[in-house]
Amino acid sequence: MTDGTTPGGDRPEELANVHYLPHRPPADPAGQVLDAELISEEEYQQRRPSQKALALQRIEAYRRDVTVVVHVVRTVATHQRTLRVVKALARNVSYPVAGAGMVLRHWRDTHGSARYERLLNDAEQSRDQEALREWEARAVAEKQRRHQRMMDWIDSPARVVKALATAAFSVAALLLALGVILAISREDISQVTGPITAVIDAVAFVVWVATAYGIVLVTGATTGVLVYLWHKGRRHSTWEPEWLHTPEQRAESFAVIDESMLTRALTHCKVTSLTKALKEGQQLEFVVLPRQQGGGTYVQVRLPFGCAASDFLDPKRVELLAGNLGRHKHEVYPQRQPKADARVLDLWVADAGTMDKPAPPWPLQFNGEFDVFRDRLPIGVTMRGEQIEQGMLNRHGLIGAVSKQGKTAFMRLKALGLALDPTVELRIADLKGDGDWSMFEPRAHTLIEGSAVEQTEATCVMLEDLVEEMQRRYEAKRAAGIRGNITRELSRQPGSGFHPIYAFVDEVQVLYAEQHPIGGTKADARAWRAAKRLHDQARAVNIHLYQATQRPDDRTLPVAVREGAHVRASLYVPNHPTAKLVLADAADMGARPQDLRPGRDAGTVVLTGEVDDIPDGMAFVISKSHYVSTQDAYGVIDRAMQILEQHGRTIGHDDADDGEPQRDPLTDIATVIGDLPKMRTQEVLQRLTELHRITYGGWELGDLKQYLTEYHAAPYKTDGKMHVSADLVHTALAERDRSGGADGEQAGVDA
Ligand SMILES: Nc1ncnc2c1ncn2[C@@H]1O[C@H](COP(=O)(O)OP(=O)(O)OP(=O)(O)O)[C@@H](O)[C@H]1O
Repeated sequence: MTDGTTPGGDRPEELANVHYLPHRPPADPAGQVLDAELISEEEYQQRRPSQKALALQRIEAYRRDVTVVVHVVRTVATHQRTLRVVKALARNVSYPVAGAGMVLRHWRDTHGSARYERLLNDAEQSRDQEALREWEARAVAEKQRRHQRMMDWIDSPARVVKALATAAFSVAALLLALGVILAISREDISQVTGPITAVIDAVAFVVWVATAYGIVLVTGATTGVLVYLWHKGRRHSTWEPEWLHTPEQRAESFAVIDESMLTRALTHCKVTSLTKALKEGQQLEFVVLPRQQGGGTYVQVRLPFGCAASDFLDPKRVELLAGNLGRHKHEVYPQRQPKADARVLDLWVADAGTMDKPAPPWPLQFNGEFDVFRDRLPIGVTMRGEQIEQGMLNRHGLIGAVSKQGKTAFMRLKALGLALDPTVELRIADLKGDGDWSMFEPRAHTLIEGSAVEQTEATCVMLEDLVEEMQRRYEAKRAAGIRGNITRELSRQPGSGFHPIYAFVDEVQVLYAEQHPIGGTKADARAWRAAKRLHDQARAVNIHLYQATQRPDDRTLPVAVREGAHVRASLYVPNHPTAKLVLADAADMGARPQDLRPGRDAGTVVLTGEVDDIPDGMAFVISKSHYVSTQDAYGVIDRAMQILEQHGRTIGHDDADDGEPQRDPLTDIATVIGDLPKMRTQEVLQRLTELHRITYGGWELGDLKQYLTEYHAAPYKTDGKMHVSADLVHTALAERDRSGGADGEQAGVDA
């Protein structure tokens, strides 16, 4: 073989390679062939590949070529760097175009008829006839002005040309005359065109310089305009397609929630009625413009006719809306505005990423006392980090969540805060008994831990005791003539019998799931009846009940008990029905604890009801609660015990069952009169009531008179008014001391 190919397909690679190698001249048979075999013509024809096989081999070679080229092109074209460069190029080319569009639009809006059309439209919409007439007149005047300007523009070039021609002709004539004079005076005919030529040269030089400057100026101005338009387009362009955005731009574009973004997001939620209304030319009306509130953006939108805010509350829509706003679904909270018509949609969107920030440490963890009458308890922060505080007086509470979401921690936080008020009495039942509440042992009046029958029964008794205490307080209140709320002064008075009591029952489902007659929902079941009575009446006499449960269903949290809670809190729950059991109506108005992330959002609470820091117009607030670990809670209770000691209080001291120290009215009367020689009976009664309302609040003039008469110190009349004599009271005291001290039986009054 002399052409370099191997017949018979022994080395098909070489056949393929032929295509790549440059054409080689046939080898010199004398010098190149080192080995060969002599074959016959017939054998040669047999071994030689057919034309068809050669064609196929060639096609295969081309196919491989194409594959390689396509692969290379695709790799280069889809490479991140190429995409970045192309996008950057496209973006930067689009900016000046977008900027020019904006400048044009701005010019048209401020100069053209569009502005008048808009104003006329507004006037028409608001049916303001006067404004309509005025804007119509102004529009007509503006049109005339524009027409006149246009005519001026058309006329002016002709006028300019005419003026220039006249000027040029006059100057030329002048110069010619000057040339003739020069030629005559110098007797040289060639001088006639001298002045004209000199002026033409001068003009040519000026034109040359002006052209050079003009080129520089035009180039500079064009660059400047392009840069300006590029900048404008980059800063404000909204038509740039999203695929052109850099990752930073994409994140930034979702950072600020504005009207255009909201309109786009709402429009793409697949709500047919809205899509139809927008196509008909109706518009979204922003009743409250987007504004920062509670760690996110709050906005109120009136939807067009035929749409309802409730269309957006469906979880699937919420998810779509959240995606359109660049948020997770637990960061977007649409709700039906409770105080407005069905078309008004309230929307709260968390700032991106704020849900992941932990709450700061609890402000009362290491310092400070608490006063239930004066203070509100810090319980957490909004998503933006603003403090949320909760008034604790005269409110019952319910907390619901599945296991391990921070239910106990949240309820315990409230109990820890209350423990820092030395007048508060705590009664606690932890029906899991895992030690989460053990630190309260020295501080609590009652601490029940465990989930056996003994503990559920003890919890039931605890609630029933509170019902008895409630009744006692009502009677004492009536006897003391107290109307309305119990004052702070009275409540904090040692031994007043009206100090605040808080009962906490953790894992309360264990109590209600207990066998009848303790648990269950039958009419005579003890636990729910006691809890219901407390819910109905106890808060007026400063007795409160907080319950936490993993299962807020009808069996393990009877309806009658569930409804009595004034403050409702839900951490993560599995679904909307469960959320509704805990949060009631708020769950239908946009509160969605079911969208919190289990575990990751432990401690994040959706609060509703009598919560002081719920923003205006909203039905709920989301809070990251402060976390005090079990270990740290011991430290807080140590501090609570010190505070108790500083105030001279002991646990159970305020328990009305311990009995009140007996008052000695004779001593008290001497005390209130003080150094005065006499005092009017009305004033003595008033001061006695101030001194100890429980004992003297019910005293009337007859009681005082009868009491003093027994000690021969009866009030007497002087200046037309009844008075008590200080001398007589002191004499009675001295007399009594001589005859054997204060006579409890006779004089002491049971407080
Ligand atoms: N406010 C919070 N911030 C951060 N993490 C928290 C917060 N509250 C609770 N957690 C975390 O959640 C865990 C579970 O808390 P907790 O025991 O209070 O849940 P629970 O709902 O009462 O659970 P269970 O019903 O099983 O007792 C805690 O150990 C803690 O890690």
